[in-house]
Order: sequence, then C-alpha cells, then structure tokens
Amino acid sequence: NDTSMQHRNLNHMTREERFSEAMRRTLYALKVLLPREGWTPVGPEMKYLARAIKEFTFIIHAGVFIPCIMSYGTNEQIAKWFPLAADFRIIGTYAQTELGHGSFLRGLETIATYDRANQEFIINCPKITAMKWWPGDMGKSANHVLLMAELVIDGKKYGMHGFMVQIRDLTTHEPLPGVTVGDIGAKLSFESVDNGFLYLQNVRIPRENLLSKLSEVHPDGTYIKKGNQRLMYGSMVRVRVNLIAHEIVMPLAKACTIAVRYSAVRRQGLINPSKEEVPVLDYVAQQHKLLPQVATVFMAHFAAKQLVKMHHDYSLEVEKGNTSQLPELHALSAGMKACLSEQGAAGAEIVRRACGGHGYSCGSGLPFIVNRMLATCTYEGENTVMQLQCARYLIKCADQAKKDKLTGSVWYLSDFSNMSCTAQTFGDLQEPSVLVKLHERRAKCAVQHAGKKMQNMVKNGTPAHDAWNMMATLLINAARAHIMQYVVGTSVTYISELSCSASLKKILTQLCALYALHNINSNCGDFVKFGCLTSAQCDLAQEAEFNLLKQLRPDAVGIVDSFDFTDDILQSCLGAYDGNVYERLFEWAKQAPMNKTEVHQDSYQYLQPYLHEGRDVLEGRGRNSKL
Ligand SMILES: CCCCCCCC/C=C\CCCCCCCCCCCCCCCC(=O)SCCNC(=O)CCNC(=O)[C@H](O)C(C)(C)COP(=O)(O)OP(=O)(O)OC[C@H]1O[C@@H](n2cnc3c(N)ncnc32)[C@H](O)[C@@H]1OP(=O)(O)O
Ligand SMILES: Cc1cc2nc3c(=O)[nH]c(=O)nc-3n(C[C@H](O)[C@H](O)[C@H](O)COP(=O)(O)OP(=O)(O)OC[C@H]3O[C@@H](n4cnc5c(N)ncnc54)[C@H](O)[C@@H]3O)c2cc1C
Repeated sequence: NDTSMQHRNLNHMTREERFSEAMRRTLYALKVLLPREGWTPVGPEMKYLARAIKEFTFIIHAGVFIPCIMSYGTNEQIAKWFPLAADFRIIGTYAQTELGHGSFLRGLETIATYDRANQEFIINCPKITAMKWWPGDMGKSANHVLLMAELVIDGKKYGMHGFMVQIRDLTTHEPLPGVTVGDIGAKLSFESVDNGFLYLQNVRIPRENLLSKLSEVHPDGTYIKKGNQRLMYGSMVRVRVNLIAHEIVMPLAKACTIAVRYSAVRRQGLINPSKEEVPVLDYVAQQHKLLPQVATVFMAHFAAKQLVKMHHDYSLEVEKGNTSQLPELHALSAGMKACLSEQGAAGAEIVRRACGGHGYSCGSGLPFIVNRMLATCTYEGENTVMQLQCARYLIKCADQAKKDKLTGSVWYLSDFSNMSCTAQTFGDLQEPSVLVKLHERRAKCAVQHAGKKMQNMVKNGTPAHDAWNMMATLLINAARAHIMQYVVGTSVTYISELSCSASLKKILTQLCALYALHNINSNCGDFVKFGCLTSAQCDLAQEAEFNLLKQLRPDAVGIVDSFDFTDDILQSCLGAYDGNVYERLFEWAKQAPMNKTEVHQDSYQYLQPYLHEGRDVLEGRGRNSKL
C-alpha cells in the first residue's frame, strides 16, 4: 500500500523513465528493508521483494553477483566484498557472456594474464568478439563486475576463472581507464534493465582479485587447484534453480490470473442459441487453453521447491567436500530450467492469445509478461544447450543402468518391472499413480531409443560426435520426457504429503492430473510409439482431460485468486480484481501520451494541405485530386 512502491503506468513511459523509476523503486524498497535485522539481499525476503516489484533493478547484483562472491570467494574476500555489496555500496554484475560466445564457455576470449613482476592480472579483450555483452545492470548501474575470463600464466591457459574488476569510479561513476562500457540498446523485454557491453583494454587488477575459493595464483605465479573445477559453473546452477520460481512460475501465475478473470467477465457469442451470450470461459476450447496453464503453475511450483531443496542439500555436501551430486544436479537444473521455461513462455502466449484483441493491448499486462518470459528460454543457459546437457547425463545413466540399480531422479532407467498400462476407463487414467508410471515409461523408452540410435550409428562407423549431432532432436525429446516424469512424479508426491483440507487436496490432485494428461495428449505419439498407451487408451486420455476441465471450471477464478496478486502488480485492465474491464481499458487508453492533445501536432504539419484540399472539394471550390 506504500504509494512509493506503486508502478506508475509503465507502458506510457520511455525506456529511460522506466530505468530510472525501477532504480528509484528498488532502492526505496531496500531503504525500507535493509535496516531490518538480519535482512540481506540474498535472504528469503528477496523473493517477496521480487514478487512485490514488477520492475526492479539490481536483480543480477542481488541474484547473481552477491551469491558468486559467496560461492567463489575465500573467507577474506567474502569479508571484504560481501558487506559492501549487501549494503549496495558497490553494485556488481556477472560478466560472462561475450559478443562472440555465450553458450560455449570454453570459447570465451577475454584474457586475464598474470604479471608476476607487479603481482597483477592484466585484463584484456583482444578483439571485438571478446567484448562482454548482455550482463544485466552493467550498462549504466554497476561499478564492479565479476568477470569470467581465461586465466593465462606464462603463456599457459588455465580455463575460465572469476575476477573482481572495478569498472567505474565510486565517486564520479565515470568509467575507469581502459574501460569502455554502455547499454546495448532496446530489447524484447527487461526495458528497465541496462544490459550492457564492456570492452576492457589492459585493465590491471591486484592478484588478490582472483576469486580464490577453488583455485589460487601465488605471488610467484604458481597455480594451485583447490577443489572440483566444475564448481566454477556453480553460479549458473544456482540461478537456474532459483529462476524457475521467480521468472517462470510467478509470471505464468500472473498471466493466468489475468486471462482467467477476463474470461469469466468477457461475454462473446452463444452456446445455446436460445440463451444469452456466454462468458468465454464457458467454451471448452477456452478452458483447454487456460486451465492446463493454471495447472502448470502449480506443478512447476512443486517441482521447483523439490529442486531448491536438492540444491540446498547438495550445497551442504559440497561444503563437506562431497561433489558426487554435482552431475545429477547439473542435469536436473539444466533440464528443468529449459523445459519449464519453454512450457511457461509458450503457456503465457497461449493465455494472452486467449484474450483476443484486448490481450494484444499493453493495457492487459500480458505482452509485458510474455516478452519477459521469452528471455528465460535464452539466458542462464540457452534451452537447447541445456536440454543436451541433460540428455548427456541421461545417456550415461542409461548405460550404467544395464549393470547397476540407479537412484535419484534417474532411478526409473533401471526399473525393468512390467510397466504396461491396464487402464480401461478415463477414470483409470486420472489416477496419479497411473500417470506417474506412464511418464516414467515414456521417459525410459525415449532415453533408450536415443541411445540405441546413436549406438547403431557408431557400430556402422559414424564417429560418436557426429552421431550425437545427428540424433540431437531425439536427445532433446529424451530430456523433455525426463523432466516431465520428474515434474509429475514430484508433484504427485508433494500433494500426497501435503497437510491440507480434503477439498483443497482434491483440487490440487485434479490440477496435477490435468497437467499430466495435457502432456500425454500433447505428446501421444511418443506414448503410442513406445507402447505406453494403445490408440483406444489415447482416446480415454482425451476424455479424461476434458472431464477434468469440466470439473475445474467452477473453481477456475477461485484458483487464480489464490495466487493473490495485487492490481498494482498485475498492472492489467483485464485482470483487476473488480472485473471492470471496459472502464479500466478506456481510462488507460485516455492516459496514453498520444491523447494529451485532441489534435496531434503532426496532423497540422503533414496532413493539413490535404485536409484543406478535401474541404475545398467538398465545398465545391477545388479540383478533384488524383491522390
Ligand atoms: C536488490 C533489489 C532487487 C529486487 C529484486 C531482487 C530479486 C532477486 C530475488 C531473489 C534472489 C535469488 C533469485 C535469483 C534468481 C532469479 C534471477 C532471475 C532474473 C535473471 C536475469 C537474467 C540472468 C541471466 C544471467 C546469465 O545469462 S549468466 C550467463 C549464463 N550462461 C550460461 O549458462 C552458459 C551455458 N554454457 C555452459 O554452461 C557450458 O558452456 C556448457 C554448455 C555446459 C558446456 O561446457 P563445457 O564445454 O565446459 O562442458 P562439457 O564438455 O559440455 O561438459 C564437461 C563436463 O562438465 C559438466 N558440466 C557442465 N556444466 C556444468 C555445471 N554447471 N555444473 C556441473 N557440471 C557441469 C558436464 O556435465 C560434463 O560432465 P561429464 O561428466 O559428462 O564430462
Ligand atoms: C535478458 C538477458 C539477460 C542476460 N543476462 C546475462 C548476464 O547477466 N550475464 C551474462 O553473462 N549473460 C547474460 N545473458 C546472456 C545469455 O546468458 C546468453 O545469451 C545465453 O547464454 C545464450 O548464449 P548466446 O547468446 O551466445 O547464444 P548461442 O549459444 O550463440 O545460441 C544461438 C543458437 O545456437 C544454438 N546452439 C548453440 N550451441 C549449440 C550446441 N552445442 N548444440 C546445439 N545448438 C546450439 C542455440 O540453441 C541457439 O539456437 C543474458 C541474455 C539475455 C537475453
């Protein structure tokens, strides 16, 4: 209710106004929160702040830069930089991606060369493709970067390492010598974020600025490895784990809230010709668009909670020196981020489109959400690359399953029990245990199918790397199948263990079944091809889904109301709690800068001559123009 936190009409502001407004709002929020006992920019309160702020700044600072200091810094380095960053006395970003490379990290070209004589690193972008490009908050806000660069000592390359580099003067905020930095310009979304470019030319930093938890360079240039070097990729795992809740579940929940509320208000057309116009939510076609996306919000939420717990437990093990969980966590986080961002972004567009013309208006609040969710398919690991990373792990596990009993998220690969489906009615196919088994079987077959195809190619003389490349589509499908069985399985378990009212558990169980059945019906080719379902059972699966749409329709608005977003956060004329869609749209449109004058000044400049001639013709004075 604090008006300083309200989002003025974002759509009618320029990008620079939105950038400034987001910074004002974020720092205002922090001024209120920071003094609170125990609050830090990486604490649990941040998720409420992220929920309360539609457009904020410093998310990379809070969500990536600070956690990296904790993950990669020694105790001394943490003691030095964490307090400064936590109090926003330094503002940082995570500078890894370059103009020429983002996915293939071994191809990064920024170099940190050790200068033994001065005990410094010389940071250099040897060519334009080495320039850092994309990091959030880097263009105008950050005065430090956590720079990921190739470490070179005496001409020998040691791979990507993290370096603390100051890029702007802490008093004037001017770029430091050797630093060329700026904003990369307009993007599809994140209007309020100054994603930037950074060209470093022979910038010198002290030896102590190499974040040295995992490795260090002694004054004489001796390089010491101190842990599993794959932990150098740990920051990306953490963000992939965390962004599912913040950037996939929450925005999709907002989009569903808007679209379901609007669909309950919008009357258009007839079902029974003898009755009145119906709310479009009464059309089964509309329910089929919206309700599976509502179900996705819940299932992704439950699966993300499980992944966050796994990441937390894994982090405790790493502190004890045990990194055995790393491959499983990397595969799962990469796969979950890719598959749920793909589903979420597609789902947001489906529900936007379900709102007709008004869904195309920025006044609906939906284009903002859709465009922002599209970014989740690219950042923190481009989805295809992430799915292939997940598939790489699955193929290895499928080989291992031939001789070992597997555990963890891939246990089903060594389950050789009879998994045939005996469903005879659509009710049988709404059973959670049946749906879990179907997804496990489909995933197991998809992984084995991809692996077998590659093995046969290699047996016939194809080099393994070519077989991998040619079967990439099957491998990606295997990764998707694996994640779907994980999401369905963890959701069924989560709901069964939830202590809540029977009526709530019933709704959640129906939503889970709807999610699973929608996935089956959207991928029935796999389920038939791998012998999971007969053609007749596929018909039952469709019936089962339609039956759930009918059961859930009466509670649709109540379910999205439970997400409990304020009108200010939704910023939507279609999704406001009072349902006064048309009055809100009209008021919103009247506020458009285009309407600040009755006649737009350009009308006089460009249109006037034609208007005069038209008037003359109409009044019989001028000649008929050939225009
Ligand atoms: C303060 C006020 C603010 C108000 C609001 C605050 C809001 C904050 C709220 C809360 C804070 C917490 C939430 C934060 C999260 C939310 C953030 C949301 C907004 C996000 C905004 C955008 C952020 C985007 C940032 C970026 O994009 S950073 C750049 C990301 N880049 C990538 O991901 C690059 C992807 N590429 C790679 O990872 C690698 O190149 C590769 C593809 C993995 C290949 O690497 P490589 O060639 O070295 O490996 P391989 O040969 O393929 O494999 C070698 C073996 O290594 C294993 N491996 C690979 N990766 C990993 C890994 N990550 N972990 C473990 N192991 C790994 C691989 O499996 C191989 O193993 P093997 O056994 O098979 O050999
Ligand atoms: C909104 C936003 C915010 C960002 N914030 C940051 C940040 O704060 N810090 C930072 O360092 N970076 C950031 N990034 C950059 C982001 O991490 C990269 O864009 C991302 O990692 C993808 O890399 P790329 O752009 O080089 O795409 P590429 O890897 O060049 O992908 C291009 C195409 O090639 C395909 N491809 C690539 N490799 C393979 C492969 N091995 N097999 C099959 N296909 C492949 C991809 O699937 C894709 O279709 C941000 C990006 C965005 C959009």
